[in-house]
Amino acid sequence: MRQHQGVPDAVRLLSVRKVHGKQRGVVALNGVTVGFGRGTFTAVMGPSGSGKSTLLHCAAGLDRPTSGSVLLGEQDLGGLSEIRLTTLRRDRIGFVFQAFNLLPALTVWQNVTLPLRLAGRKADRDTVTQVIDRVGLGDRHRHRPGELSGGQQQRVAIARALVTQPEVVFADEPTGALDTRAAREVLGLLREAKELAGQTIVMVTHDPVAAAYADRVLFLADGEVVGELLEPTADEVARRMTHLGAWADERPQDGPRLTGSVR
Ligand SMILES: Nc1ncnc2c1ncn2[C@@H]1O[C@H](COP(=O)(O)OP(=O)(O)OP(=O)(O)O)[C@@H](O)[C@H]1O
Repeated sequence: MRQHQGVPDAVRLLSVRKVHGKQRGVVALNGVTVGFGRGTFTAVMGPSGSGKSTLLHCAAGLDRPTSGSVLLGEQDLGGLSEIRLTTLRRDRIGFVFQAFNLLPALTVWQNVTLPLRLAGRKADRDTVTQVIDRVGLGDRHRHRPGELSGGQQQRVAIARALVTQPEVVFADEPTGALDTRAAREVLGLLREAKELAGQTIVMVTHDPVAAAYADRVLFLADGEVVGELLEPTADEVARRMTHLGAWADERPQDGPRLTGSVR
């Protein structure tokens, strides 16, 4: 576990076990202990079904572990009611999903400010403008998601995740639906959130090139953390994934999208 100079990790999982279903339960996480330091960017990788999404959902308080605990800073999520958990997620966590999850009837500005409105907070015009400018959509405030490309829509989703200035941003396959160029822009924005604002980023991905934008890659297999890589390169990540058998059953064209050096 990484804990620097008495500063607690942004998120910590302690012996987290998650069994899905009651009768013939599927063990999705089998005693995971891991910390995500403040201001770090971690990619979570592993074969299909290894527990990546379950880990993300438990860490983000979207799902409750069967046993073990999850801490956001010093707050143990275990004892919180659903209402307090919802408030905590809204105030301290940002989410980015593969499918963008924007509201089609709302403009860019309205989508980005939605978390503030839901929290009953006033949207400070300058802050919102800054966040939308930062993702490169300063001239698209009034546009609706349907008028934007996939990459632009994901950039709106990132602005929406950042507008509340959350401590942690969880991203579930944020580049899964994007082409290489749009993916690089999105990954650059996530890395910038870490570098400029000291936010903690935890991203699930299948793509070694995307993982190479992180400071650290965690490898999961069968619900357990089986390794990590610091300062990863796409080649090294792909090599480890191959050893985990991640692509063993897939055709060559489904393999890692190695698109050259990204660092
Ligand atoms: N709601 C659920 N009910 C029953 N089993 C589930 C549920 N959610 C996940 N699982 C099972 O838990 C295991 C881990 O699933 P999880 O979605 O966390 O894996 P993953 O690594 O994210 O997979 P993928 O890369 O395919 O998205 C799998 O065996 C999956 O079938």
